[in-house]
Amino acid sequence: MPDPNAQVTVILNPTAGRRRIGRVVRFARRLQHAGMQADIVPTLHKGHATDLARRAVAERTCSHIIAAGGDGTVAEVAEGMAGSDIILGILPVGTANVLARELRVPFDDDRNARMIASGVSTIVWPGRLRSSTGECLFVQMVGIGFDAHVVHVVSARLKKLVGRAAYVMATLGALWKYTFAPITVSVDGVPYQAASVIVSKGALYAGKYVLTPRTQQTSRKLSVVLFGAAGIGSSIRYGLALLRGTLSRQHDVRILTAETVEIRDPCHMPVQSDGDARGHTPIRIDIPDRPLRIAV
Ligand SMILES: Nc1ncnc2c1ncn2[C@@H]1O[C@H](COP(=O)(O)OP(=O)(O)OP(=O)(O)O)[C@@H](O)[C@H]1O
Repeated sequence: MPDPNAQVTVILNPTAGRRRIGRVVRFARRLQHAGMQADIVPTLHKGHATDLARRAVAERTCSHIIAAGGDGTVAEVAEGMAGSDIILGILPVGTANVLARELRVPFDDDRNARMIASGVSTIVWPGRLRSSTGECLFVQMVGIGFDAHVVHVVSARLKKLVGRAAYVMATLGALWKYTFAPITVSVDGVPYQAASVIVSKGALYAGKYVLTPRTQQTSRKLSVVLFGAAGIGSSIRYGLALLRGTLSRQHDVRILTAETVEIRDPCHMPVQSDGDARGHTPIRIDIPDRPLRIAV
């Protein structure tokens, strides 16, 4: 049963996805119909969702904090909620919304509001990334090399206009321009070589595409996907295999399970987490001390 005094803070990234602010307002009304008091607080700049979530946790007035945005917004809200028992809800109004798909958060807002009001939640372990831009949590994945280069160069304007197609266009451009360099990856202390690397908490990538056969969201583990080959031909082959769900069966793709991943060499490789640029290598990835509670 919903608590009649339940307060919900909805942290809205007004720049996420195609800016469907009306949908967020209707969602807040649905939460109210379901018996919860919902306040919408829009972010004003990058990183603001973390400050807003931290403030909502410190005030201890709400039972849930809802991240209304994509994976980047969920990660920023998670950062501000670190160590709290408040439940994190997701309103998937971003571009790819990979974590919401992974956890099967309803994309039907009515069902989502009722599910949040019912108070159900599950434990999810995020990952922690240290890179040249500092330390942050991630909820889905970190990319080093080719896919991070695409995230660094994708046009924000095009993303607003055409959504995920902007990444396809940026990838096609990057195929000709990106210079591959061999990456040395330390996976729980054991060195491996790869042309590109994705470290993932989830099984999905770029929406609904299967990156690894196994999700690690409810465990304190990371999946480490090592792409062995460099160059245009191999990148196209990996892309097609991702679309077909056969990436893990490629002869030169290796998937490991780990608790820590470090990349020191080479320096200055591009890094992304949850679809946002995060500077460059060297990096260290591990699991923080406390999990999140996410409404599902
Ligand atoms: N008010 C704001 N102005 C500019 N940038 C913002 C603002 N609020 C948040 N951001 C930034 O917007 C970026 C993108 O957000 P988010 O990832 O949620 O949306 P998306 O990229 O559309 O979705 P997805 O990650 O699911 O593809 C994040 O890096 C976040 O820091």
